[in-house]
Amino acid sequence: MPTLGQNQYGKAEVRVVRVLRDGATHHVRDLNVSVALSGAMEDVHRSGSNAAVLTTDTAKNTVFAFAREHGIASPEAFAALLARHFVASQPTIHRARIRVQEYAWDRIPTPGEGAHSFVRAGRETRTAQITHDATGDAPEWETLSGVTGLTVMNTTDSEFHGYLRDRYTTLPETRDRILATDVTAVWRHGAATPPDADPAADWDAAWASARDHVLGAFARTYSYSLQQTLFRMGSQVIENLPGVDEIRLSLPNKHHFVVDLEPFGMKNEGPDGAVYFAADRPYGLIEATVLREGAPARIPADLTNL
Ligand SMILES: O=c1[nH]c(=O)c2[nH]c(=O)[nH]c2[nH]1
Repeated sequence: MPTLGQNQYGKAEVRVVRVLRDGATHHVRDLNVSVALSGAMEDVHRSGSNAAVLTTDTAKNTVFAFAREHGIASPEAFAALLARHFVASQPTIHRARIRVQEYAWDRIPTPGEGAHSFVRAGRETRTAQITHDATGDAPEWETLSGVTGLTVMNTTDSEFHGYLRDRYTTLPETRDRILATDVTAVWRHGAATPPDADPAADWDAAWASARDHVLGAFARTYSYSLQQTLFRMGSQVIENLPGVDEIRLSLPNKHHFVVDLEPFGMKNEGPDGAVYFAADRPYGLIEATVLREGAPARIPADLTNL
């Protein structure tokens, strides 16, 4: 008889917006929450008995009810609260993985009027994934934070040369190029304590600090490859955030090619700059994990769904 392998179920992409009113000043948290539950689910797959199943509809309702009742202190703390609830409240549920994407809103300045107008801040998305596992087969808590869609560019201080050559190599060496990428990064917090345990822990500040170090390393590294820049970005986070044990970065190399303007009698490039063609595909894809010495590597190689 076939056996049932890894399985999980839940509600994906629950879009919840929490508005907190502080008089005329409003605060918003805009999340996309995905719940994945696992446990004693043999029967529902084999016999059609739903007795062990907390419905995905209930999972969705719980997200909304928790946002109302507990508020959203941070993506990490909110996800931990949900994960703890699903595992603690249902004997058939042994593991909960909560993924959160947060969309940032900036205030539209309206001096002297109410502070309730916002503009979406770019394409950047904050991410978090909390896994609470009561099976004993995995760490009881795992906390990942991250960012996607963080688009950055250096218009100089990037060279690329000295690489392998074979009969198919045509790439010209460059001593000065544009280096641009859309950063996807996921970092793992080493602490065994869940993010909702300490109300004083500032997860927003920790996230902002990691982001700042990623950006600072990108801007300050004189780069001989995107690989070298990636390692500096990861190292800065590991060196400056003592709670972070591991970070994985996925960096598309958004190629910018100097346009050949010779046919028009123009010299493109010089001390006054140049015109580039921004190619959208194909792109180089540079990915690596940077670890604190001795820390285990737990972040999956493929970050696309995190
Ligand atoms: O920073 C780079 N790393 C590479 O591995 C690579 N390969 C390539 O064609 N261009 C680049 N740039």
